[in-house]
Amino acid sequence: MDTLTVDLAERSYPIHIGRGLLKEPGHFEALLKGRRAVIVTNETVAPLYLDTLKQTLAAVHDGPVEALILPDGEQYKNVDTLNRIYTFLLERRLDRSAMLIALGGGVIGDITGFAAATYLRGVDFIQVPTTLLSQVDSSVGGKTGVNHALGKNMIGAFHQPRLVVIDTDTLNTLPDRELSAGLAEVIKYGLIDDADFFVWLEEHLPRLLAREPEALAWAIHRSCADKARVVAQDERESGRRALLNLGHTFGHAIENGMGYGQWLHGEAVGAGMIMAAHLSRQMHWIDDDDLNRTTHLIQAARLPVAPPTGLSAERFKQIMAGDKKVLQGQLRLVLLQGIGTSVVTADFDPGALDNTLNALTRP
Ligand SMILES: NC(=O)c1ccc[n+]([C@@H]2O[C@H](COP(=O)([O-])OP(=O)(O)OC[C@H]3O[C@@H](n4cnc5c(N)ncnc54)[C@H](O)[C@@H]3O)[C@@H](O)[C@H]2O)c1
Ligand SMILES: O=C(O)C(=O)C[C@@H](O)[C@H](O)[C@H](O)COP(=O)(O)O
Ligand SMILES: [Zn+2]
Repeated sequence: MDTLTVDLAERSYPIHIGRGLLKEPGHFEALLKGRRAVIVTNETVAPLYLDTLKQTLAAVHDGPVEALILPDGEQYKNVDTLNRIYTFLLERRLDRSAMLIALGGGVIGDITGFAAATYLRGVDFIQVPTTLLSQVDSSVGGKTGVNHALGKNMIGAFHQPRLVVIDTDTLNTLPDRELSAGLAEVIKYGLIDDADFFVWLEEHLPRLLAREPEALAWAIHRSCADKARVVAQDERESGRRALLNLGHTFGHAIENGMGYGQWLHGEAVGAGMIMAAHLSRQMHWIDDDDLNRTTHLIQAARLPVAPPTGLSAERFKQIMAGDKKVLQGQLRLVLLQGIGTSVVTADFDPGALDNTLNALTRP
């Protein structure tokens, strides 16, 4: 097993990465001693992994661990579903010593984390991510929340998990489309501040697409290490952490504009990173070679390289104006200055943004 640490003083926590970890009670033992635990999962993941996790936890938990099974989909990441979690916990009189366990992808992790942040003003939770995207990104860093019709992740809190347990064997059941979605966030780390990793990905992407365990384990390790470093520097996104948002201002506009669940988050981020790279090229901050390498790697990961038809440049601008990085009415974007060098900036030419939107959108 491989262990990383997210270094946040008294809120520090370990990330355990390895094969078959869902079957190992030792990861959970210390945190579950003498407290009630509830697993939150969904109707797709439950038949695959809930019994295994329940059995594992039974060895270290007094009495059976209860589970709440939610409907599956980005369209359920909202306050109504959140309320179902609160009701489940309140009906069973879970107290402040409760431990929530998120078993599933980023949707389950984000909503369970936000329930944990707010239930009785805050209880502990553990992330057990089962998609590539959640293993390389959403389970780490403590951004929790739900969507609103008017914007993605608009309601939420920073609330760090106590532990992240990544069982890479769970990726064996992941559909190909979801594997590609996860690769978008992996490629993101290379682009924002890890040029060596980008080069590794250019060489080894076919091994990831073929799900070679060693290649996946390395990509997950490197992604979590990159993210943990940024989170440790800027837990609440007052500066550098915003770099993790590369492609997301465009991507969130796609997710919201198309209707949650139509485009996967990773797909929207893939197209969004190409839009960010295109704008960076317009600004002469990157050259043709950087833009081509970016586009090629995203395309090789079987991700869309252009936004969907039906979203006009005007609609993009309207949704993007509500982005969480907007400050005093000024849109801030994460742009590239090279492969592995990125900035968050309001200092781009609005005409160049128009050019990018006009060149890439298909209304
Ligand atoms: N908090 C953060 O820092 C952060 C970071 C990135 C993304 N996110 C959020 O994460 C969400 C996307 O996460 P996601 O890509 O994991 O999507 P997801 O949670 O919707 O999971 C994708 C699909 O895979 C299924 N699934 C999960 N594990 C499986 C397995 N092992 N085998 C088969 N099917 C499985 C799910 O039921 C779902 O249908 C978005 O809401 C996004 O905003 C949050
Ligand atoms: O952890 C972060 O910080 C990120 O920005 C990671 C993103 O991949 C993720 O999609 C996050 O949920 C986006 O956050 P938001 O603040 O833009 O909603
Ligand atoms: Zn993301």
